[in-house]
Amino acid sequence: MAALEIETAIIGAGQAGVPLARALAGAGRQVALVERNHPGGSCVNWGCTPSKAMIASSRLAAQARRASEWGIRVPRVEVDFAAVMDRARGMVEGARGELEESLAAQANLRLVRGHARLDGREGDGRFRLRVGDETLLAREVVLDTGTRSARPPVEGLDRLPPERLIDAENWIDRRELPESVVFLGGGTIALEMAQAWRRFGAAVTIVESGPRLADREDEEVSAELRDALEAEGVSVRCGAKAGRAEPTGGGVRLHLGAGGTLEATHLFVATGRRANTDDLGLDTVGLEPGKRGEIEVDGRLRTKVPGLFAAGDIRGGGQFTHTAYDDHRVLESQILGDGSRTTERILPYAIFTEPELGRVGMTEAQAREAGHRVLVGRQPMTESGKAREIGRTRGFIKVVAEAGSRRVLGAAALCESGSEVVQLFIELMNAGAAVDTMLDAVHIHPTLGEAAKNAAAALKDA
Ligand SMILES: Cc1cc2nc3c(=O)[nH]c(=O)nc-3n(C[C@H](O)[C@H](O)[C@H](O)COP(=O)(O)OP(=O)(O)OC[C@H]3O[C@@H](n4cnc5c(N)ncnc54)[C@H](O)[C@@H]3O)c2cc1C
Ligand SMILES: NC(=O)c1ccc[n+]([C@@H]2O[C@H](COP(=O)([O-])OP(=O)(O)OC[C@H]3O[C@@H](n4cnc5c(N)ncnc54)[C@H](O)[C@@H]3O)[C@@H](O)[C@H]2O)c1
Repeated sequence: MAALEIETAIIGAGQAGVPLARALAGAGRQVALVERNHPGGSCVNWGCTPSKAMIASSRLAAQARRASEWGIRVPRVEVDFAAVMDRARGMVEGARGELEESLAAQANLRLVRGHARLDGREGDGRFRLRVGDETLLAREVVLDTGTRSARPPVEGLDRLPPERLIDAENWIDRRELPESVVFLGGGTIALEMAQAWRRFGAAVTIVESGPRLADREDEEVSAELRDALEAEGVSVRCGAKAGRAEPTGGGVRLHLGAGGTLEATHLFVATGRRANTDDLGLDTVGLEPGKRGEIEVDGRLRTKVPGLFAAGDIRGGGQFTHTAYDDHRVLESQILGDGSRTTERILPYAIFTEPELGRVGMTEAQAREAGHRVLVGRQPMTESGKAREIGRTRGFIKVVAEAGSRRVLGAAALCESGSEVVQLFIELMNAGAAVDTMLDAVHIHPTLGEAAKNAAAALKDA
């Protein structure tokens, strides 16, 4: 079979690969986008899209149970988990279908199905790629191969019956709610999933080896998240090290050393991610990934091999859809533009629990570590008129600013719609504006935005 000769090959139709392929092909370059599974990557197929759809169902169940607080009688709340999951999977199929159609309609773009591996270089420097029995020759290659659930070194984990072991990739196939689940790991995936499954009726325990949940956050944020989960009946064990796992008649037993044992029908492993770079033929072009499979890049997403770029979750740093998507703009600037756009950017993210955590920039602890003299402002949601009116008074909004310039260094909106509320601070930070811009603005009443402004108004030496 003759080799497919193109200008750019992109491995992985994920959140960086798809928009980059469209942009390059739209500008007239010949592009091959190689995908071994469904286009859309983790976000569309088992990550953001279905998890947020499922979480929406769990929020409704939780609110319906509290309906009398709003003066509404809901005599009985029943969860049809199979229908919840059908709804989530329906959204995946819809998004996937739209994506496949738009890729097929794109001129200059060829979607190649299969697992791609690098296989050295031609005499003229072009990269050789193998996909099944097809060979591709490309001047430049972008790796966007994403991540998978990392397996922690817990003895016996690999010998558990596969149907008892859940992770961020296979949860989407479930039709039945597990009776009881132990989540190994107390990070983003566990927090979001544990709250949702508890709300559907599962007995849930989170086992976190570190001292607290979401340990990249300020301690008060971790503590409030823990309180919120425990108030709904999620059991939390921090500082607990799982040494061994074994099957039981009805599920799984986890040995926590001095912490005793835990039993559940299922174990959900959410202890971080590992980059999909181990079967990519990187050695054939002289590249070696890091300990978690990550690929080292500079601010222009260039690896140390000229012509070879890496984007999305595999490049280390924030592992989010919006950062992967922004990577495509960095690469578009490198490949088609003047190269001025880089990964020097202000990083926002959210944890979609209830209350939601919207975050941008540094935590208070990080700002102090970085040597800033900080001002801190807080607004408890119990003092927000809007939060009281809508019955969502858990949490707080916290702003960290630099003394003197009064520029925002970071913010945490742990409140209803925290991922939306924090956008106010994202814009301020990107504009390089002092918080006084916000204080001078007229905000709409009654809104949660007013609470953000009140947090900024409360800034003081801390
Ligand atoms: C449960 C869950 C919930 C999440 N929720 C959110 C959220 O709410 N918000 C958010 O911002 N982020 C969320 N994320 C993270 C988000 O999904 C990722 O950060 C994002 O998808 C990363 O995009 P990417 O392009 O790096 O990789 P991916 O989207 O994973 O795409 C990589 C693609 O490469 C393909 N591939 C890999 N190796 C090869 C190969 N050798 N040949 C061909 N194809 C290959 C894979 O099949 C995959 O399609 C979530 C993740 C999970 C697991
Ligand atoms: N809302 C979102 O944007 C969203 C949602 C889901 C996932 N994601 C992305 O997916 C990534 C992965 O999420 P994650 O939750 O798997 O990882 P994580 O890194 O957020 O959390 C993993 C946790 O597991 C703990 N841990 C590690 N080994 C352990 C062990 N043996 N026993 C007990 N605890 C252990 C760690 O201390 C850590 O707290 C996140 O970094 C995030 O970027 C994002």
